[in-house]
Amino acid sequence: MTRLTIENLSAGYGGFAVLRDLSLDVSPGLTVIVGPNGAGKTTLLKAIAGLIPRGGRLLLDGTPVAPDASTSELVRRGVALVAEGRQLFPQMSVTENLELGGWLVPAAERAYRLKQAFADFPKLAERAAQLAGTMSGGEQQMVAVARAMMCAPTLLMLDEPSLGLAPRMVDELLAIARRIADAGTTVLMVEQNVRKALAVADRAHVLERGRLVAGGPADELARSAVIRQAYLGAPAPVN
Ligand SMILES: Nc1ncnc2c1ncn2[C@@H]1O[C@H](COP(=O)(O)OP(=O)(O)OP(=O)(O)O)[C@@H](O)[C@H]1O
Repeated sequence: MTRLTIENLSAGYGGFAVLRDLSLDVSPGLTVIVGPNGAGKTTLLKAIAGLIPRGGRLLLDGTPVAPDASTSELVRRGVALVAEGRQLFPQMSVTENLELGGWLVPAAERAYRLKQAFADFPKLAERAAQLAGTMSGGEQQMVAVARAMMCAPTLLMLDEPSLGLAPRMVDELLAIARRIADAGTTVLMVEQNVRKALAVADRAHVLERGRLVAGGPADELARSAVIRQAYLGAPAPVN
């Protein structure tokens, strides 16, 4: 039940600052970040995962993460990211892709986790030998999530898991995120599908132009006028 504390985070690309002075407490459970295109949602996840340089402080369960911690150090500390675009190895089987997710753990432990992954994702067990590149978008996203779970993360970050998927697969992927959170891994998810994301999340935050502009229990946000107008297509109230 890991808690991530983000204090005064800044991050960007070269001299271009995307996030400035962002502070956020990510509690156990399922937290979703929503916001318009270009707001900095992906940048936030990348900065936490150590994929781009960052300023400010990150603490996992109160213990600071070194400012220059590499991605593999973060993986060792239990942080995993499923990036947008899945980044599977298309010419490798489902099993091989999953095994690569467990690269940090000894072989015996890896075999155990693979068994566990197939128990958690029965659909993938049926397709263990299939080449990842021949699967549907939703199935590939499932492989990407299962692969991230092979490192037994305590904090799982998902960047737009439902991107480009058919509605039924969106529901399935969001249900998987919910299940993972319920099983004790803290989940931080960026999602464009605001209505469905708010329906499964515990908490939600709105990121606009690099700043958090609203946040709270997901069901409360789903009812708020700001969210309903900006993200859920509700008509603006008549004055
Ligand atoms: N590799 C990069 N180099 C330079 N600028 C970048 C890079 N990646 C993103 N940006 C810029 O950083 C800003 C934030 O982008 P980011 O991808 O974090 O937004 P986002 O909220 O995830 O949006 P989307 O929903 O479109 O993915 C944008 O202005 C984008 O153009």
